[in-house]
Amino acid sequence: MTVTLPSPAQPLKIGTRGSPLALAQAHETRARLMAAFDLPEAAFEIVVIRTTGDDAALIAADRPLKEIGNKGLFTKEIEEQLLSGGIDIAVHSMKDMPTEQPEGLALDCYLPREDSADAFVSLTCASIADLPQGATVGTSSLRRKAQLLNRRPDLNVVEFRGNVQTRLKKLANGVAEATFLAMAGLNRLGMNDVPRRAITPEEMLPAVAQGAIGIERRSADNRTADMLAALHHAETGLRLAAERAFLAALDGSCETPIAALATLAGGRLRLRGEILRTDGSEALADDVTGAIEDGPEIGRAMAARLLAQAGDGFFDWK
Ligand SMILES: NCc1[nH]cc(CCC(=O)O)c1CC(=O)O
Repeated sequence: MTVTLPSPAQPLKIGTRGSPLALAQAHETRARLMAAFDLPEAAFEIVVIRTTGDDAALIAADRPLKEIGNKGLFTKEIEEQLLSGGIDIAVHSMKDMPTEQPEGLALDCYLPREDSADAFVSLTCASIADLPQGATVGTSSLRRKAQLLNRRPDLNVVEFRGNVQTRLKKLANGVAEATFLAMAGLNRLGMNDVPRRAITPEEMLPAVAQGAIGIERRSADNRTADMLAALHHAETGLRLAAERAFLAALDGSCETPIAALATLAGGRLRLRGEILRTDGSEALADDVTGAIEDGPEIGRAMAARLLAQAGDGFFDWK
């Protein structure tokens, strides 16, 4: 090992947002780095960075986030700190990360992926199929809304934001019959008492990269490059490479009704993908299995096939 490891005198600064989930992910990253390099906690400093997205979420709690800003709402200030040296690495939910990297930054270290599934959360119903005719469901995700309306056009989807506690309170108050959260978020926060059921990929495919944590660094910083290389989980990398190539070829983001899931089994990679009209009136899906190292190629080819099938006006989300 030729790198100079961080120490209590010269700690590695880990940047993160301040939400409970973001902090849990930063702590997981620190724990993995401590274990991998046999370092004390004091060799790391967790730096909480407030982003435009956090402010907007407080100020306009009931407006869809997509109306407030576009890509990078939750990452701009963090990436600025990374570039200026205020922090050395940044911990992100890969689901929220654009497919293109800003100049000077690299995002090539992924932790082992948590459960990629969406959770169906309800105090009254066991599943989507179980929801009564015309029931109200709360979600702020365009993807989940489109998928839900595609399966159940009778449902009434309302805007739902806020942390897990806020959403559960809304359910208890009868604002909605059910909502969706990422299983990964619930698991990472240890929220095992939330009434939830993991949605299968057959019911609903998750968002691209859901459940995966990515660690960003300055491209030219060799110390963090070497350290993060030791932490990278190759299998998660292969799966995300396929999903993110699919997303990139569709020119999508976390704010578009696009879903995909890559899995590895028997030495092969299987990619399932779906694109939807925002109102859920049409969904196009594909399912391809190929060589593990061909993930990006499979993702791009799938995107091209679905784009060719989609008629005029399909991409009304743009
Ligand atoms: N867009 C918000 C977001 N980004 C990552 C997660 C959950 C954790 C993950 O998917 O890794 C969530 C919340 C949610 O969808 O419930």
